[in-house]
Amino acid sequence: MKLKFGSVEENVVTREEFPLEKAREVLKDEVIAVLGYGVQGPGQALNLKDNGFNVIVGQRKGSKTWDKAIADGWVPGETLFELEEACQRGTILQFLLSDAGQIALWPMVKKHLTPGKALYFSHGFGITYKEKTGIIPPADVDVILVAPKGSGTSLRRMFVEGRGLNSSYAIFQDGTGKAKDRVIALGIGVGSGYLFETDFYREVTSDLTGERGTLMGAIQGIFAAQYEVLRANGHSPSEAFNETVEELTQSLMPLVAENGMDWMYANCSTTAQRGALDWWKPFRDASKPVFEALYESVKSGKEAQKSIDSNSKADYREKLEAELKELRESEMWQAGAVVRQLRPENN
Ligand SMILES: NC(=O)C1=CN([C@@H]2O[C@H](COP(=O)(O)OP(=O)(O)OC[C@H]3O[C@@H](n4cnc5c(N)ncnc54)[C@H](O)[C@@H]3O)[C@@H](O)[C@H]2O)C=CC1
Ligand SMILES: CC(=O)[C@](C)(O)C(=O)O
Ligand SMILES: [Mg+2]
Ligand SMILES: [Mg+2]
Repeated sequence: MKLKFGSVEENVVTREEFPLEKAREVLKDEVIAVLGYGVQGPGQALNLKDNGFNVIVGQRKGSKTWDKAIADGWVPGETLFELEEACQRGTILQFLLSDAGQIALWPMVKKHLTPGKALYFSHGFGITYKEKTGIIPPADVDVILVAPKGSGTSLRRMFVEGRGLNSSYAIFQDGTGKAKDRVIALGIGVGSGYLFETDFYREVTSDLTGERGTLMGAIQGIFAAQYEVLRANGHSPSEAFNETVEELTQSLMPLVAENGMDWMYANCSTTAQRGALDWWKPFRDASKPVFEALYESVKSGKEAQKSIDSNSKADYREKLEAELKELRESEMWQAGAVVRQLRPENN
């Protein structure tokens, strides 16, 4: 249906419009093979299974995530297979290996993309940067995308709570004439809230910007800047952490989520409202050039190249873990660990 977002009209799909029963009908003869069992793999595979679809998982035997898949109820030889066997058996191949991992596996996956099958992504990366990834699908298959706008962990948690994480959807190639029904049915099946339309290029450029920007990169940057200023001016870690992070995640962001920024403001003191209304624009103006540089870096393909280069190395996991450790061991997040322990619900 068409819905207005502000003054702009968009194409969206809701569960009322495309109920689960319809999704099941559309996909009743399909075998959905979820390839990879990292973060999105478990969320999407388990939600699809609980929603009544035929799902199998493809994962490397002997890996830690193979054991995790077994612990989650997937049965070797019945619903859990080596990647190649899953590609053989599946009619819809959900390519949920890491974006860098997809490059190495592509020649094998391609071999099993026989006419009529569908290749499904949760990111526009592999297709948009085909010069870097080599992912060029044959013409007689569907190439579709459902990109949940959040972690696979949240996708699963929200499903279990009876909620839904919003996703975008796109069709890159309609090889069978059934791509539209297939992609919407899968979007509903993985547990999306509502689905909004995009294309592979827009999905990857907005997603790379968002995760580097407000969602993950910028938020840590702004936390660190304020924390450091407070500490440099003699405030304790407890005071600095509460005033920077804990109050935001525990008290104020839930209010923003519920009813918008103005409503959160309205539930704070007039003193706070005066200051926030004065200061949000200087913060916007100071950070906007950084966001513009970030978008340029995404658009030029530089961000994609960096991600491929670093995540294709044999020791990429160890390198990432070392950098996460540095973050975890910073004073701000050490303070955070203590503050979390002290939440009454945690003891
Ligand atoms: N992490 C998330 O919640 C989100 C991820 N996505 C997209 O979903 C897709 C999957 O992402 P994640 O679940 O984060 O992936 P991930 O980084 O957790 O990796 C998934 C699986 O790929 C396997 N893998 C990596 N390299 C491999 C190789 N060379 N050979 C065989 N297996 C290999 C890993 O062992 C793991 O089981 C990506 O396209 C990503 O951009 C989209 C939205 C959110
Ligand atoms: C969770 C999500 O949507 C991200 C941040 O884009 C990702 O994990 O790539
Ligand atoms: Mg994302
Ligand atoms: Mg992403």
